[in-house]
Amino acid sequence: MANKQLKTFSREEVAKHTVEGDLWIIIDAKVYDISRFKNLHPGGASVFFDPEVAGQDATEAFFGLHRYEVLEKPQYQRLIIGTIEGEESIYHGRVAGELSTVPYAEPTWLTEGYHSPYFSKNHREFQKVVRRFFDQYVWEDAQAREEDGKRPSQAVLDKMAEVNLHAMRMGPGKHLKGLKLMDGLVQPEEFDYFHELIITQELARCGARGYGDGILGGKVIGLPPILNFGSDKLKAEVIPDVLAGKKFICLAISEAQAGSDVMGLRTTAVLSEDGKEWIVNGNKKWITNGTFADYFTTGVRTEDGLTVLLIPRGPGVETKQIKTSYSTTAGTAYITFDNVRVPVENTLGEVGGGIFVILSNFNHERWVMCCSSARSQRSIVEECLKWTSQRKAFGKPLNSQAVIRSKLAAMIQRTESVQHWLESITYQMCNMSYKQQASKLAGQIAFLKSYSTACGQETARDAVQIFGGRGITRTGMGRFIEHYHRTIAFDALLGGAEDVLRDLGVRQALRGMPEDARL
Ligand code: HEM
Repeated sequence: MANKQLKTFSREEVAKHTVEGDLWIIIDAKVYDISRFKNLHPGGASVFFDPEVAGQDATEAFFGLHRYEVLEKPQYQRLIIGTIEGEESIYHGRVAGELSTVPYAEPTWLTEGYHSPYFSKNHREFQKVVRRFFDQYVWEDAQAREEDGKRPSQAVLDKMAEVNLHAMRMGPGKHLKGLKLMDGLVQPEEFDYFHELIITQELARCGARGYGDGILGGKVIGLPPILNFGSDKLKAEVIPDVLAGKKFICLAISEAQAGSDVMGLRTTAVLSEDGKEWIVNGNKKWITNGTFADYFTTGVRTEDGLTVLLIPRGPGVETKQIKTSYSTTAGTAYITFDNVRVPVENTLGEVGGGIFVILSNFNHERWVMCCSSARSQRSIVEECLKWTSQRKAFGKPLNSQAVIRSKLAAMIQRTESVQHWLESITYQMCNMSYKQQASKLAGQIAFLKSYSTACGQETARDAVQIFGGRGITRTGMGRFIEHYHRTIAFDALLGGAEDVLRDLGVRQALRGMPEDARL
């Protein structure tokens, strides 16, 4: 509703409307007639008859209890009957497409007045466009699907495909050749890991963890084995449809009986008598996008060891939903293979060489998770800074308490350290071949991922303490905190549990210990 169509009132005038059937309040210089709404108010009618609320300015009381987005809902916009003369509204919620001005709500490189050695002009333009894109086309679907648990809307996947976002989420490489990226904003050969970091972090900013995985998260980990080890025929058959968001693929490694212990997998593949097909039997568990996947990049046990096969959905493949603590929009599945026949041409890499196929992708996968984890915890910092500024207790904002400030300090330190280490590793990735990355960065990435998620878990716990009951409530003020606290465990498990990754980092370091070094 445009302000000019609204009447203006003096505060004295508003103060006359304080009774049943004639009740007004002021919020942020706008006058609300809540005479009828009061009986529908989720917080009850009685709050409006408080002498400090009825006919008064209830702005402070309102923002201590509601998110700004409540005021943006059309059914509540209709309650506005006018504005206070000579006053302007000053508050705003999330501004779509824009950078936040809350301290530490954006990484340093996006904060006014700061500099970065890593991000070019092109990265900066790219970030603007990608943020606008996610805010315009993805944000609402992310919130709605996270809630109803349905798979991400095809319209969103199609929109992402139009600007080749699915392809860009696979990182730099040959798969981008000839594609128009973000309407030509970045040339395929210029696209680097910082562009990819931007995409992953903007997606994480939607604050919908299950959806983040649902929106072709399986492809980010399940497609590289096809890109790197598939035959030309297989590539032609699978890659275009997956990158167009028309088909889903997932990575099926972990099983009910084996998780981190990849060599302990029990799903078997035996050659048919004519040697033309594999016959696959077994199960897979916690497979992201599995419930709606068309293809399964699957680790199986063959006579010669571990082998990776691309199994299309077909007879003998069954997928069931697993209800985890995040949304079923991620399509997390329990999969059974019952005498599934797979052409031998669908073997990825060498028979018995599956471990190389799987390991070749782990670094990139974990690095993507670091990007996402760094950004999600930053959003929590923003939520906490806003909440502790607008919520009052004992007559003062929460942030006037030293214990609260101490928690905020720790959160900010953790978030900043994670992002800065991430940017440094990303720079190394941009300047190393894939092989160099594998030998030089596997340990660093493993360390960063376990450090980042450990930071995230502490931040989640601190945020709940700061938000109190609202931090464990799925709606209202603390909804993002509740969501983060409930889903942080995913970041800490997927791609390797924290202890496993720490150990990997140390073992990598020990391998480089010089034999002649002595204290
Ligand atoms: C136009 C004005 C208002 C609208 C449209 C409104 C709307 C709502 C809505 C939608 C909720 C559900 C929780 C949420 O989604 O955040 C809610 C809860 C609540 N509201 Fe309001 N409200 C208004 C003004 C007020 C005022 C002025 C007060 C108190 C002074 C108040 C007190 C409460 C309380 C106590 C709750 C429950 C909060 C909780 O469960 O934590 N509301 N309101």
